[in-house]
Amino acid sequence: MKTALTIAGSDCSGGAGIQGDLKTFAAHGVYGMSVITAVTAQNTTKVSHIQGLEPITISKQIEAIFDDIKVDSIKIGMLFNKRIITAIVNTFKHYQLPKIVLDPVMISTTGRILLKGDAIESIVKDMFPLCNLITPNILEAERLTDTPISNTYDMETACRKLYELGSKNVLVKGGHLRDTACDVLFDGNDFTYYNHKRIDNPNTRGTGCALSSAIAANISKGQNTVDAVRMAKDYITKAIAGGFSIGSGDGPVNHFIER
Ligand SMILES: Nc1ncnc2c1ncn2[C@@H]1O[C@H](COP(=O)(O)OP(=O)(O)O)[C@@H](O)[C@H]1O
Ligand SMILES: Cc1ncc(COP(=O)(O)O)c(N)n1
Repeated sequence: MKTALTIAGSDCSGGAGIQGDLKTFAAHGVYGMSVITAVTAQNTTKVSHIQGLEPITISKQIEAIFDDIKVDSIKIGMLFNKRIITAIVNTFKHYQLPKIVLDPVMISTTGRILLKGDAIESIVKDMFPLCNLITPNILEAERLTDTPISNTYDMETACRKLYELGSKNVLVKGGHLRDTACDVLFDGNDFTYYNHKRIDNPNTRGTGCALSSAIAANISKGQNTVDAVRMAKDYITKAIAGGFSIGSGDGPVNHFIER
C-alpha cells in the first residue's frame, strides 16, 4: 500500500484542509496520514476561529510518522504562521523527504486569512526550495509575484517568476479565471496546459486542497509530475461536477463519484 501525508489545517466542516485531503487520498486508494498545523472552526459560510498549534506539537507529529512509517509523498496546505513553518522545516532536516506538493493557501473561499503576512516570506525562502511542485491559485500567484494575472499569458509569466523561487515545478491554477478552468504547469523548460471547461456549480469548497492531494496521491503511486497533474485535474473536474450543497453557503466537492 502506498502512503501519503498531509500537513495542513483542520476544517471541522469536512470540505477543505486535512479532512478534504484524507478523503482525496482514500478515493485514490492511498493510505493517508496527517500532521495538523492549525484547528479552524469553519463551515460553508465562514471561518469563525483559528488556533495555530504549538510548533512542538507539529514537530512531534512529523517525528512520530517519519520515525516509523515510509512516506511516499507529502502534501502541504495551510501553514498559518512563521513559527509553524520554521518548526516544519527544522524537523524535515532530520529525514529523507519524498516529493512535496505545496498548496500555498492564503485566504479561504469564505474570505478569512489563513496565512499571516510575516509567514509568506518564510514559505518562499524556506519551503519552496524543498518542493517538487507548488500550486498557487491566481490570487496567490499575484501576491507571490506582485503582478496582476488576467489571462493564460500572464499565468505563464507568473510561472516563470515563481519557478525562480526554487520549486522544481510550478502549477498556476486557473479556477478563478472567468471563462475557462485552465491550469498551467512549468518545469523550468516547458509549459503544459490542462484546459477544462468551467463547470457551473457553486459547490467548490476544497478544490485546491483536493487537487494538490490528488497530485500527491498520484506521485505516491509512481506517476511523474506531468501525468500526476493530468490525472488530478480529471479527478477534480469530476469532483466539482458532483459538488453538492450541505449548508447555506457553497458546498464541498464530491469525492464519492464513480471513476
Ligand atoms: N468552476 C470550475 N470548473 C472547473 N474547474 C474548476 C472550477 N473552479 C476551479 N476549478 C479547478 O479546480 C482546481 C482548483 O483551482 P482553484 O479554484 O483556482 O484553486 P483554489 O481552490 O486554491 O482557489 C483547478 O484545477 C481549477 O482549474
Ligand atoms: C483548513 C483549511 N485549509 C484550506 C482551506 C482553503 O480551502 P477553500 O479555498 O476551499 O476555502 C480552508 N478553507 N481551510
